[in-house]
Amino acid sequence: MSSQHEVPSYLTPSDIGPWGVYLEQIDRVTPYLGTLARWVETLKRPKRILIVDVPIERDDGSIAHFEGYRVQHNTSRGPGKGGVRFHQDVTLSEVMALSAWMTIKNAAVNVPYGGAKGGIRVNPKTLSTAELQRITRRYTSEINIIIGPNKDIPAPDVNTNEKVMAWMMDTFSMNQGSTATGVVTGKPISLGGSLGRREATGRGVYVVGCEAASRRGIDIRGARISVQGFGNVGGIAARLFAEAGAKVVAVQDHMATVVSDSGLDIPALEQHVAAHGSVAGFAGADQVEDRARFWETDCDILIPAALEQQITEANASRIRAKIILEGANGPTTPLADDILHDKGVLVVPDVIANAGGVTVSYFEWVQDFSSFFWTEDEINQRLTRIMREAFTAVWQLSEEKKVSLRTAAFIVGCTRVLQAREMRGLYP
Ligand SMILES: NC(=O)C1=CN([C@@H]2O[C@H](COP(=O)(O)OP(=O)(O)OC[C@H]3O[C@@H](n4cnc5c(N)ncnc54)[C@H](O)[C@@H]3O)[C@@H](O)[C@H]2O)C=CC1
Ligand SMILES: O=C(O)CCC(=O)C(=O)O
Repeated sequence: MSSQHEVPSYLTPSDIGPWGVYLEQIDRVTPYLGTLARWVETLKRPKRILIVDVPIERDDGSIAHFEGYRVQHNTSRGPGKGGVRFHQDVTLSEVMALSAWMTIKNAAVNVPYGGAKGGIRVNPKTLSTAELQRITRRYTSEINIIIGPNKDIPAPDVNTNEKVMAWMMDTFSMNQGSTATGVVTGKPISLGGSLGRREATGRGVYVVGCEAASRRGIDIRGARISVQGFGNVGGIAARLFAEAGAKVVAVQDHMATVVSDSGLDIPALEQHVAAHGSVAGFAGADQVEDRARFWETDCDILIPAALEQQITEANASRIRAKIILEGANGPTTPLADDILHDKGVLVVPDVIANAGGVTVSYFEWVQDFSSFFWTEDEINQRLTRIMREAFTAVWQLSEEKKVSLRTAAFIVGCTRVLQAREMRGLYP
């Protein structure tokens, strides 16, 4: 990948990683952008990158330093918007790619945001709650200057949650001297959070999954589902599919793979994960030692809902699913995309499949501004409508142009962003 794309001077060629995947996706969509293609370089360069040192005092009195990032990829259509990830493998390339996918996603579902993402290179499982709070607050202070309800609005991502958002909101508010609930979304309900936000990404995956299944003649009742990642996104998606009568036959997380041909008991698995931090050791299933075999599961729908670049040319040909719903951001590499396309597997891309989270984040932000809160039914109905409409528009475009759903979603997203860019102009 690195040889085909210009590597920014602040990335080493070996570190281009997910950013290289994103650049390849932009190259693939460029021929469909017509005259807007003259603006496409805008999408290949993040608008603003902030790298911060995050020092904290550990509980034992020692001082530890961590690397933190906030990347604002594009703000042509509105303030930056996107989650914050705490993970030991976070890199600048990864945060750049995640921020860019937010730009495309927010435009594809037409919420009035640009794209941004943040992260800290830390394994939060090695921190105490007090240390986690200190690192969150210090990181927020360091990026304080570029975030805000009208500038850039963080939200949860891998290993961050309502509690982390509450600390971020409080730190930002302390620094500016007044409470600003709209600076982050995914907050606790009692602090201006929205009903339905916690479940929103998984619910969106479920809604587009039903749309895709009906177009492929698959009945959700009895459909076989496998899920990688049993956190916020994968766990909720699994629960909703199971409630609709599907059989979740395999789940893989960072520690283990559990399978059951008759379908896993999802509420019991959720309880097990809440108690033990992983699906490992779940009594109601068989455990598969060889992790790579997860990709060979006999299933109708596969939901990668963990990290990037999980489906590669090494495993794509072994996938037996008819539909892939990308709950995770960037789970499929471009070469794997080609293999899946040749096999006739329908891939519903991340920028549509997992857009339910940011859609309800948008609802949360609107509710915070008006200090008037909607019912859960209202949220879920609006979410379902937006997800269905976005999926249908992308589906129709893909049929019309004879392109993959990913290319169609990128055509919709890039067109909206570049039209805004062009209308705003470059002067002075
Ligand atoms: N939380 C949200 O609202 C949204 C999240 N996403 C994306 O969904 C994905 C998952 O995010 P969340 O569910 O929020 O994170 P989470 O932290 O709640 O859960 C992550 C899950 O992935 C598993 N995992 C981690 N490393 C793994 C590995 N190497 N192999 C298999 N499983 C692994 C973990 O064990 C855990 O079950 C990420 O790609 C994220 O960017 C996308 C849209 C919104
Ligand atoms: O809710 C949000 O603002 C962003 C969620 C997110 O990080 C994502 O869609 O990848």
